[in-house]
Amino acid sequence: MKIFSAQQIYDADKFTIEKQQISSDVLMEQAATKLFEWIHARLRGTKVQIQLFCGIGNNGGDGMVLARLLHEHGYTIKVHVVNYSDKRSKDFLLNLERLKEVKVWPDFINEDSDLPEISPNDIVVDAIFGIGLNRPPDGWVGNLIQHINASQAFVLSVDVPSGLPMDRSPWNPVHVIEASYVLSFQVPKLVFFLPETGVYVNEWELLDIGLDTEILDRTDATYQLVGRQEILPLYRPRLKFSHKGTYGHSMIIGGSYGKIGAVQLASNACLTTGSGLVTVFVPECGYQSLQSAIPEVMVLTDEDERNISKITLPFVPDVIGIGMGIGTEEKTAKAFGNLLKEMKAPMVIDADGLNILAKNPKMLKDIPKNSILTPHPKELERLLGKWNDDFDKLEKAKAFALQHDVVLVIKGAHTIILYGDKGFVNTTGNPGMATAGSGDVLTGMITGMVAQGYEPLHAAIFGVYLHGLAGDICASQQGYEAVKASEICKMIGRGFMEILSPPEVEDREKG
Ligand SMILES: NC(=O)C1=CN([C@@H]2O[C@H](COP(=O)(O)OP(=O)(O)OC[C@H]3O[C@@H](n4cnc5c(N)ncnc54)[C@H](OP(=O)(O)O)[C@@H]3O)[C@@H](O)[C@H]2O)[C@@H](O)CC1
Ligand SMILES: Nc1ncnc2c1ncn2[C@@H]1O[C@H](COP(=O)(O)OP(=O)(O)O)[C@@H](O)[C@H]1O
Ligand SMILES: [K+]
Repeated sequence: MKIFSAQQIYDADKFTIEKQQISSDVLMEQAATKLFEWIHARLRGTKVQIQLFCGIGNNGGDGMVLARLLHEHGYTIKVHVVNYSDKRSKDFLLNLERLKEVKVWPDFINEDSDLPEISPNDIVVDAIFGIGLNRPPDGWVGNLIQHINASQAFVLSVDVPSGLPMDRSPWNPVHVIEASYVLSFQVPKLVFFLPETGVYVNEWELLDIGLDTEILDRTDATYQLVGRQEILPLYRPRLKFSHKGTYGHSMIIGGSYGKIGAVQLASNACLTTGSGLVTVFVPECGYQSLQSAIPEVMVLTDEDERNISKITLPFVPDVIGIGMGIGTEEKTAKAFGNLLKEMKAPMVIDADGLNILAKNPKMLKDIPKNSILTPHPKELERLLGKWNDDFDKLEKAKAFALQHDVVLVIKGAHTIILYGDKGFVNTTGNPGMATAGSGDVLTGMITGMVAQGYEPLHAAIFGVYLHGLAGDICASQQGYEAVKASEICKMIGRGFMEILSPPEVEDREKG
């Protein structure tokens, strides 16, 4: 699903109004009706007090329409206009009048007003600012936002949490609504998925407000949200008359004394994801444990007992997953540097493989074509240097991926895969996966997908989605805390089956 910028949303808005020959207040009525229906379906007339805080732009206009519809259906409401500017939008004013016509008179909150009392039992509708926020809210508006956040009431944000800008991190982190739930119009917003801004969103849902499908289809979005719908077409079915050679030979290179488990996890994940053959290359000390832990995996060893020092491969694998537990010893870095120079097979580079690259940036030019890098935030920072905020991070990361012609997988709660000038935001996964070795499993999985012939970008997108899904299945069976990397690996097969079977799983794809 496409993620639109604020400008693209305004353009779609304008296009819809022109093509469908409707006036802008009709679109606002449609949007607010969807809000109303959502609330009404859940409250069914419950006698709870709903306090609506409405700005003076179109987000506030949505709030005005919603207030009227709630009032007409007998709900107990209090409407506050947050009067932060004289420049009231046309449709706000129109709907303020329509609200007065049904005899609801909002109170106006100005700089000098007392803050209204909010009970923890109230429902707050946050319609102060929408996607039009373009500068810091005034201090008093920020105070009101803090007051709402402190109320412990359920806060339902209209379109976006107020105070959250769409293209940067907030000016003041406490002057943003901490929404309990966001009902967002038509398309997801990038801020929902970034660590600095996603924290304000909690849960979100999209409402189809009827923006014209023609413009939705033809708008070229930089970022896409990846759900089951996007994954299914990428799937490459196993062929009846195939053999293990059909599905590629993967090489997993990594490990050091005390960190052989990382290779075990990655190679097991690689096999379980469907790689035809898997060979690992580890320091001598890893031989016994690997041979006994995973009988399906072939083991080659370095001449060094504890660290990788010289990588000699007796065959050319289809893909190499490298870096997990490998350490950053000088001899290891040198061996990795030589491998990069000699090897043409695409690589999936993770963990200390990335740390070695960050310390030796000259090696970057030797990364084979079609390779994939999978940094967590700290490894990414070592590669890119510091960034100002999440948006700056994405710009720097995109430039890096373009410059080195790699697929860059930025791991996190919503892993983002960057390639060329496009980004793909993953929707699966859960905090249970913040556990040792889950990244090693991911590297193995992506390696296994490349081995089977998935294009590198597709291998990364599919692998990340499947990894998160396997983690979600684990969490649904035993809770977040007990999720372990090896268990994620066990659920890869179930993950495939959920992707392929009809979607009772669609719920996992919500915020
Ligand atoms: N297609 C859709 O999705 C539809 C969207 N709709 C709704 O419209 C919403 C967007 O509405 P909007 O453009 O009027 O902007 P909104 O966020 O209400 O802000 C109001 C104005 O405030 C100003 N301003 C900015 N920052 C400020 C600050 N810190 N302190 C003070 N003032 C500040 C700035 O104006 P400026 O002063 O810069 O001229 C800005 O324009 C959207 O989120 C959705 O709810 C639906 O109605 C229908 C279809
Ligand atoms: N809070 C979270 N929500 C969803 N996924 C997460 C979360 N925390 C971590 N993950 C996922 O778990 C993996 C952790 O990778 P990494 O940090 O490299 O772990 P390790 O080095 O222990 O293997 C990544 O794929 C990341 O996306
Ligand atoms: K809002």
